[in-house]
Amino acid sequence: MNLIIGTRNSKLAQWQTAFAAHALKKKFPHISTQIKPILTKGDKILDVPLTKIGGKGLFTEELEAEILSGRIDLAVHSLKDVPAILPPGLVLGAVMKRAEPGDALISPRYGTLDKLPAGARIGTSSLRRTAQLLHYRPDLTICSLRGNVDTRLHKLDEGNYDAIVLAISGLQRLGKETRITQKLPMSLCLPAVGQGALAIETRAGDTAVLSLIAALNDAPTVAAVTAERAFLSHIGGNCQIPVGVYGCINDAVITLKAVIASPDGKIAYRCSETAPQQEAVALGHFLAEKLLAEGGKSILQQLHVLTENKEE
Ligand SMILES: NCc1[nH]cc(CCC(=O)O)c1CC(=O)O
Repeated sequence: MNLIIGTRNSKLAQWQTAFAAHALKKKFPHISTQIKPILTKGDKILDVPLTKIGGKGLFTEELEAEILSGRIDLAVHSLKDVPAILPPGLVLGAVMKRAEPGDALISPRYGTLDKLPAGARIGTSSLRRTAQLLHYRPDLTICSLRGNVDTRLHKLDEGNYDAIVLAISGLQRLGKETRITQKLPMSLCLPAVGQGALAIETRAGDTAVLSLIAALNDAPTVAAVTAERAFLSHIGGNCQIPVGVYGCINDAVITLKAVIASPDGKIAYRCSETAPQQEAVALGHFLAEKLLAEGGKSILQQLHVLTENKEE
């Protein structure tokens, strides 16, 4: 059997695709894999902040069209780039064992968040990171920063920022872990839904392919990210709202932690709940409901007002 795996063009996507292909071949030495690079909208529009384009599916749409048409069999995604609801006919056939889920600070000059001088320039275009950083340090100056991981590191090295924030997992995969000067604690910055996990997307009815990739599934990771994704779909969120969430598994029990913050970081509501691994979806919905009731709802209402005004 030959599997054609589509990949975005970025180095991170290529690494992740090669990693999944390698894992498949290790389990099934008789299959062959072929990797096909595909340009996505998210890779083309690099100069506009993602928050202004409407992030949903930006990195996945083109790959999904190729899977549906049968030109490729699989796509390997960073789960955090995969929208809550997939197009009809497609499924996530596997979620691989999660890497480190958190975010890292990279500040060659100052090292840690606490050592940054007042007003320091932080590069990030993520509302989630912005809101949580400002909640901890309201004096920081948040500056837009887009591009793939290498581009962002390069812009830091050009002296445009005092620090930048990136996912630990992406840096590790690209061999850039040594650039990390502080791993941000979960108490300070909760990751994006699914951060650090790789998902493999394929056709819903393709049992031959599905039964192969099922071998790459990691049950604890699936439980954790199922709770996180249920949380986000209950909130009704995408990457345009400052929400962080992290599910961790211990002895088949999920602890789900979440935050909703105002974009300026002035208000942040945090909540945590636990439930048995089998109740991942209910846990996600329950925590979302709790967070909305505790004030999250008013933040979301204000955000919707803001978006409407912008469109006028
Ligand atoms: N936004 C792009 C993106 N998508 C996934 C990762 C990291 C890898 C992962 O989450 O598995 C990154 C880079 C980053 O946020 O620093």
